Amino acid sequence: MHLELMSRYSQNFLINPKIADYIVKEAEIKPNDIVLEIGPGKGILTGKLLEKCEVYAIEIDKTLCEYLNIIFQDDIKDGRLHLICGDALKVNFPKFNKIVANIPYHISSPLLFKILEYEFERGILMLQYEFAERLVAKPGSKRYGRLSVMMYYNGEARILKRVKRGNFRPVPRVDSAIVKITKKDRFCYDKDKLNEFVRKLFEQRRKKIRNILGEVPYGDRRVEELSPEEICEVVQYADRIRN
Ligand SMILES: C[S@@+](CC[C@H](N)C(=O)[O-])C[C@H]1O[C@@H](n2cnc3c(N)ncnc32)[C@H](O)[C@@H]1O
Repeated sequence: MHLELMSRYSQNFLINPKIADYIVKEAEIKPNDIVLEIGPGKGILTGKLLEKCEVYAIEIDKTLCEYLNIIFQDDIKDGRLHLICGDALKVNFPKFNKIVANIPYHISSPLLFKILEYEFERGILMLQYEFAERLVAKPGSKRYGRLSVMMYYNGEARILKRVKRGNFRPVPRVDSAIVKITKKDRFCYDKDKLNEFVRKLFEQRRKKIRNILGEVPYGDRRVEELSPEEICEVVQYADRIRN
């Protein structure tokens, strides 16, 4: 099997076991935890997770799935590893309380929004550095956007560590970041409506809000300057006057 030749599906494999150890340590895994791993690849994280708890792993690549089926056959037989060969954007996630993943970069955004729909305690995710900056960005900064606001309403994200591109094979064009996500629902408004308005506002981030939604609170400001709570006030008001 020519695993090294495969470059589809954002396959930049982590080759530094110390970083894999760090990710697993930050997940603070207890024996009763159920960890969901997205994109196990060649299993560098999977093996370390299996030493600690039960794991569900979703891998889209059939060849990798066959490979994982062989190298982890004992864990699969024991019911400790549940390997799901499929697209993480399409399959329903099983019940889990922690999520660990070196995220396939081409689907970071939809995958993150999907992950945030589930209830869990902690996520330790490897993301492209710039994407991680968008998750934790503050109002008024260049990277502040829809992702930052929706992250705020679903939990807390913190960049734990920068990971240089040389720790992956093939070497990607950008560095990565290990991000810790603690799930916490902060209520603002109906989630779908919040999402819809936040998307609409950030699509026109340089416009004054009143030129997008009419007369609403903070109408003379731009969405990129407003905190998530201020955006929430705008959304509540705009949806009420719409109905
Ligand atoms: C960045 S690699 C990480 C691999 C491994 N976890 C590691 O750290 O070396 C991303 C992995 O996600 C898989 N993948 C890509 N798109 C996927 C999808 N939609 N659903 C599930 N797995 C996917 C790839 O085949 C690859 O194994």
